[in-house]
Amino acid sequence: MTNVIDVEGVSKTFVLRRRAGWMRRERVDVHAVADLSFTVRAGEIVGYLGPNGAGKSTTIKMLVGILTPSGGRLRVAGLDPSRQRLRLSRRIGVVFGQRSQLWWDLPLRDSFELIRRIYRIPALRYRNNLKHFVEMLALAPILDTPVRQLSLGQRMRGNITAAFLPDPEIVYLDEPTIGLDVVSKTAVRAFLARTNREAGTTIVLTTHDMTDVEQLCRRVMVIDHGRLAFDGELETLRERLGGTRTLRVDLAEPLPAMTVEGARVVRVHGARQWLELPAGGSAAPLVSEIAARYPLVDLSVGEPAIEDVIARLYTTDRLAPDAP
Ligand SMILES: Nc1ncnc2c1ncn2[C@@H]1O[C@H](COP(=O)(O)OP(=O)(O)OP(=O)(O)O)[C@@H](O)[C@H]1O
Repeated sequence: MTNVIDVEGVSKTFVLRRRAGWMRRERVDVHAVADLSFTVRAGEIVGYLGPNGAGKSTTIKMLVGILTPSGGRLRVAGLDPSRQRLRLSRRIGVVFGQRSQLWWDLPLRDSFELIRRIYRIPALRYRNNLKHFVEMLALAPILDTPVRQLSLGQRMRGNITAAFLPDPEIVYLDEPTIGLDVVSKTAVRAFLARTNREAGTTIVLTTHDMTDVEQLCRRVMVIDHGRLAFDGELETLRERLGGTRTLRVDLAEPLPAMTVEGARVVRVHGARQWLELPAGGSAAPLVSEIAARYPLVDLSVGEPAIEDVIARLYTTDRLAPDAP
């Protein structure tokens, strides 16, 4: 598959002038993004994660063409975003917090109609897309409501529809589920997964919601202090940083703590015992050993929560030495 995003040694430095005493100002360089390199292939969904101020928005703004990099090379859909921003804008969709493509005073339906004209979406395609999106995002009851009267979740669903209506090749979404109720969150995630699968839309998602990440992104990139701290499969991240997994074992009768290789019992309650084992690698040998030596009735393996994994990544630099 071809790369739709190509980022090579890109940096962005903001120069600030700060007052330093009476009549004097000093120059402060903020390295928002430093020597960033990655590629995204057509049809991928990538989670772009990082703590506040890590450089996520700055990266996306450069990919969209709103900001010009201070150094490095950037290609999106074969174009140079800051130089060919207008041409690029026809091929990408953006769902970004404050920026909305919807007209505040118009009903949703009219905003969509205007987008159809601006993007010159062929009538049949527009009708099909709209029908599909209205269904998946449950927009029917609010199509005739002015945007200003919509709730946060309704407006987000409207924004997402607006971004996807022209069938863009790439869509950037910034916190698409923040502040939404459970029903809206589920609808938004299902919509993104399905559109990616069926239309092959490339999706770059920044979010602090780990359920978004777990349900949508096989690949995650983690940025910290403007640098890529991790780029790979979510599972790899979990294995490297996950610490421990828990194995819950139900035996036929209460027994003293089991002794098995590669794990240790951390709790015993009646016939149930909990073992802790390293997150990476297979639990199969351990399970066979238990089954062979103890009256095993049932067991379940608990994976480390991805929240914990990412939190550890932000608070330690354990990945730094062998980050790609
Ligand atoms: N226009 C600007 N002028 C000066 N500094 C800026 C500007 N925009 C961003 N920065 C700084 O660059 C760094 C990266 O900011 P950025 O907004 O990209 O982070 P972020 O990862 O998107 O954070 P958040 O999760 O809070 O949205 C921060 O230190 C921020 O203060």
